[in-house]
Amino acid sequence: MELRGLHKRFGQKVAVEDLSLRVPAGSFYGLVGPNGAGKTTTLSMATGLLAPDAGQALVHGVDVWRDPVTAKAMLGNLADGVKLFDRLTGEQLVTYNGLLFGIPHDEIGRRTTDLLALMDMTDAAGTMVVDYSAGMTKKIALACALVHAPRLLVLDEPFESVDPVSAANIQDILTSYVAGGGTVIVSSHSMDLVQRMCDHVAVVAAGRLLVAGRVDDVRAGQSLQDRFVELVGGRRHTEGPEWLRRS
Ligand SMILES: Nc1ncnc2c1ncn2[C@@H]1O[C@H](COP(=O)(O)OP(=O)(O)OP(=O)(O)O)[C@@H](O)[C@H]1O
Repeated sequence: MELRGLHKRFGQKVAVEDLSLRVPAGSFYGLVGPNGAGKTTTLSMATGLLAPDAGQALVHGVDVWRDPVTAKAMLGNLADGVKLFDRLTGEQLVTYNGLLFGIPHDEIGRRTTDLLALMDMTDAAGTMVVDYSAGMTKKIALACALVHAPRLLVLDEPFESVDPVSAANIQDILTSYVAGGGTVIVSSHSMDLVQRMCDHVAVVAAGRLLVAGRVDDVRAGQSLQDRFVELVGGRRHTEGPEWLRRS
């Protein structure tokens, strides 16, 4: 995936400013940044969910905004805060997503069964998504993103609210997906996870790209956590207000 000069403004607020990034095919790419840095806005523009004010997003050379049907066929997207059709059961929702991509019905059935098992969701297959917990909702959305076997996965905070066992299983799935030639872009607040899982990382703050490259080059001998704090600043080393320490 290549992002060229992406720009987005909400009223007076510049959420993303002239952001360019090249994600090599076959890489496991982390996108990190403080709250409000512009990660979700960037990924939404990159995946065809939010129109950029300027710039381009290309998936394997196809412009996401000029040729969305071709680009989206190659793209699996787990977006943050997008409403699902939650009156469907988990099984129906994954099936529906498979149908949207024109996969034959028998094949969708097989893939849905596999994905529900991978997500440890087989027992909840017949439950409506509206009745799922936050973590279960995240996992079924991830299953929907995978059902058409995309070449590129864009995952906004995929591990948020997900239990540790499911998170480890999802990490294994993503690692073998990359080993098989797929590309993953994942936004996360967990530096530890990004350092362990990703081979590349980009750090954004206040809508701008601060640094991008191989994880080992970016962290330059430090932990990614320490390097991140050094890059974005804002660490206060404070004991908090006096009234709170006395309570
Ligand atoms: N629809 C919107 N309308 C107005 N402002 C918005 C909108 N979406 C995002 N913003 C603003 O754009 C900036 C970037 O937000 P964004 O959600 O992309 O950040 P983020 O890096 O994903 O944050 P977090 O880590 O907290 O999820 C923030 O200042 C946010 O308030």
